Amino acid sequence: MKLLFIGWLTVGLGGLAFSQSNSLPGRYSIEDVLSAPYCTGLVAEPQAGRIGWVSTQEGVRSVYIHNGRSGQTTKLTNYQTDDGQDISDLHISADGRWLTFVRGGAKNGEGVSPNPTSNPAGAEQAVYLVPTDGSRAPIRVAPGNHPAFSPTGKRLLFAQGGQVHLVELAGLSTDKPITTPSRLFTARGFQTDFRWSPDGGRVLFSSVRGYHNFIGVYDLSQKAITWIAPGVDRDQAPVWSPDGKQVAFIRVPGKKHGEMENVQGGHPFAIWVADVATGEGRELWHSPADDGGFAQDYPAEPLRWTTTNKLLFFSEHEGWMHLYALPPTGGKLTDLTPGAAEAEETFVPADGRYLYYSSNLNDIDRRHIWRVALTGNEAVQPEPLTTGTGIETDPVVVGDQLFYRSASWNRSTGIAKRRVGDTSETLLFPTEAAPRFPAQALTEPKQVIFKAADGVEVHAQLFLPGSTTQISRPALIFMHGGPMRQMLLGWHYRGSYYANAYAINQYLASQGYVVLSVNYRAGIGYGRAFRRADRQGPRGASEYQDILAAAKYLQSRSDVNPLKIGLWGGSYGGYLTALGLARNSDLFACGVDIHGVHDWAWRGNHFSPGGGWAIGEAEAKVAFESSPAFNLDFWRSPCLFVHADDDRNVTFAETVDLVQKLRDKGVPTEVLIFPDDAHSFLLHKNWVRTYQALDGFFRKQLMNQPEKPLTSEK
Ligand SMILES: CSCC[C@H](NC=O)C(=O)N[C@@H](CO)C(=O)O
Repeated sequence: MKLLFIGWLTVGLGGLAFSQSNSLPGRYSIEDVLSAPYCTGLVAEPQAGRIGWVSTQEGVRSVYIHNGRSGQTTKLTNYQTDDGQDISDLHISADGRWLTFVRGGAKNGEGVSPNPTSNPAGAEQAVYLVPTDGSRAPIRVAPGNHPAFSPTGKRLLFAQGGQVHLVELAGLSTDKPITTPSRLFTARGFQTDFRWSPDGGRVLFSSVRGYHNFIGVYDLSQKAITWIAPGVDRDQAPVWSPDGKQVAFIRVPGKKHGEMENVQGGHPFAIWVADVATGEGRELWHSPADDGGFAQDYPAEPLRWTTTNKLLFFSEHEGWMHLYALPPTGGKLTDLTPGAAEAEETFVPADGRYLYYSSNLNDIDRRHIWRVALTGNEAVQPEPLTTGTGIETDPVVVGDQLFYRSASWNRSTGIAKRRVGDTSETLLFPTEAAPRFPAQALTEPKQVIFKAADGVEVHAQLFLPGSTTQISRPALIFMHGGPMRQMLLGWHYRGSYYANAYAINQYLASQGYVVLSVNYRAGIGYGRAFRRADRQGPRGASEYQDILAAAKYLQSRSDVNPLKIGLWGGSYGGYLTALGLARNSDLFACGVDIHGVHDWAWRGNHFSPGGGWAIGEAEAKVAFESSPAFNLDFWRSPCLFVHADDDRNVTFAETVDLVQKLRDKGVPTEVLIFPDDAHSFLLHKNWVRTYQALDGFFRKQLMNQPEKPLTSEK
């Protein structure tokens, strides 16, 4: 099966504005604005001159590969339906002949993968291999995840049940292109973070063992494991030195009795190097304070050892997420990404001469691509490679071409390229706009900044209806989830969850609402202090001040009817929606709460120890008082609740409990429930159903209009 695209669109600064004949301003549907392909998972194999990505369009997920030398783009899969099976973790072999990917969702604690279509046969997560010439359909290797090609591309490792497995790749022409998978070795604990040695003879891995992690090296010829500087810590993110004689890793203190994960907290961390032959290690650098945690969890590659012999790692010890360079012998630490901004995705070509990274430097509510030189002693001077009103992330370099994920305020995330240093981009994929996508009917969001009652500065994006008549309109406040997220002045880059949310805020503006998307404290993009704001969430809901300030901003606008302000959001945004209706039904006329948290104290006892926010006995009282469940006596405004019952991030019981209690109190509630789908809905049709229900609910509550009939399910 081969589907070749040869062609692209060249655009100037500011991103591409697809021309559309069939969209009049403000007249498009939810399905229309969600109809564009959305690209994720961009990977490169520069040695082979190839890049790969996943395109998801109306729930149909496809894998593509582009040959930078021939200019040919090939579709490698032929999945045809909105099947709810995610595709992730793409890798291309060094010889460019194979691409591997993972299909399906990870197993939960009960060993069950998400099965959003309620397939009676169940669902799985499996590793696939596909030849990059498109000569045959993907080969299912085995159940598992975390695939990793050997340096020659002739072997593939993957994880199954926390153990390391191996397949040998034969020639493409043979009728048996891969061997039967076999377990490479057995070790106690849960093995992860696999890394082949440069010579392909050894495998570096992390062995997760509860209170502690070890770093191990498995030697394929000796069939033996060497443990690296075993201690009482949680060693992680191991990487090889270019010569394969040393490894580096991040050391985080081991767990104490009763210690619980706290996504909003931090912990100290250190950078270690060790000799593989002896397993002896030493500390090169340690953080001044609790600067770790998010710096290891959020970046895709928290630690690197470049071929120019520099260790690169993320840290927030100077108040922002920056990438630092450290000699492997210790010594001077260099901030590679200076400025009041966050560094996010990074790429270092094999020659190790430059760091390419995405950041909101000098444009705090967008993302652009930057680079800095890694060689020589010149002062670090970030060089902007992309600018303007687009959103560019995930840089990879093949030859002299920079490839990246590119979006704008009226274009969903595609794959673009430009010669390094050029000011115009070439949109590689998609090569044409989705027929129903209403690019010309969208509104460019405006940056709005206001202050909360305690003086904290809050950024927001304002979506105004097309009509310029200044009438008293209903308004909606959108709150993202996480909460370690940031909505931007353009299509969101972090998965369908936020790309859809951005699209729906566009749609709601087209329906006549004034829409304000609020980047409340506890989010990212504005420095560590903002993200780790005091008394947030279960410790006092300090971020709620930002939602009140957003309401105050909207009330100050002459085009907003202050009696018709609604709330909506998912997950942490669902929590804040429910909190607003519970505490201030006088301010907020209604809300749509998509899988929100409603009782922090309950979550602390019933969802992973401490609820992910380290909610213990000592926090129980303030956690409950920071929850919507605490203020039910004051809740009056109607609310639509949406939740899928195989939610592994926010327990479905949170909605069951709250809706039952609100019904007991006569509060108007509506529910839309998806059996067997997960937290971030895996089925596109469930997102469409959610937004149709949201549209109808707000139409009824804020515009006194009847709900539109739902479109028939596909
Ligand atoms: C205690 S609230 C949990 C919120 C949830 N976090 C992790 O799963 C969440 O907001 N998840 C998504 C949004 O779906 C996210 O952006 O992390």
